[in-house]
Amino acid sequence: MAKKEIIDEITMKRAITRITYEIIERNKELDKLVLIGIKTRGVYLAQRIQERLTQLENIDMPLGELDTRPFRDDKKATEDTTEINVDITGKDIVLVDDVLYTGRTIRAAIDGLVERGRPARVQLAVLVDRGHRELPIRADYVGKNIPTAQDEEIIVNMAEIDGVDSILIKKDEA
Ligand SMILES: O=P(O)(O)OC[C@H]1O[C@H](OP(=O)(O)OP(=O)(O)O)[C@H](O)[C@@H]1O
Ligand SMILES: O=c1cc[nH]c(=O)[nH]1
Repeated sequence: MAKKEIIDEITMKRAITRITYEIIERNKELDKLVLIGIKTRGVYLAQRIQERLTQLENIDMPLGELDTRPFRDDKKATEDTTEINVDITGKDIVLVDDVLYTGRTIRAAIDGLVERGRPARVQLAVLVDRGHRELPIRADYVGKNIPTAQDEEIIVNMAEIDGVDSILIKKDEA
């Protein structure tokens, strides 16, 4: 399997900035918003969106970390490392993840959220939408639409955990 970089650091930064602008434009009550990053890389993305929001709008948006593993239909985990220190009832949630593929992680994330409160609204921001949905789920904010084949893989690297910002596609060599 060959790996090829399809998005570099600068393009990734621009995509995150654009998502942040779109969140500002589409939400009139920014003080009702809570960012919830899906572990692992969704949390770093949410932190970057939070930083841009501070730079652009001078607001400090609450941020939580959601562990979706206990709510997955395939791999059940008993450990739950979720950290949400804000009451989400009545709030507008922006779920943040790196890759949207089948949609099963987001379904689990919604389960994890409603177990903790009753949000007024839930939106979804993803860095990459690679298609192949298995559930009726779509993202409100998409950094990049990257059409893929089923047997390919999208690898998102983030400096905080991977030492570099990049998006790669892993595919069979022809
Ligand atoms: O739409 P889906 O089919 O659910 O796929 C998307 C999820 O897959 C990846 O997580 P993965 O389970 O690979 O774990 P990781 O984040 O620890 O790599 C990615 O971070 C998304 O959360
Ligand atoms: O290609 C994929 C599919 C799911 N999650 C990823 O991170 N990459």
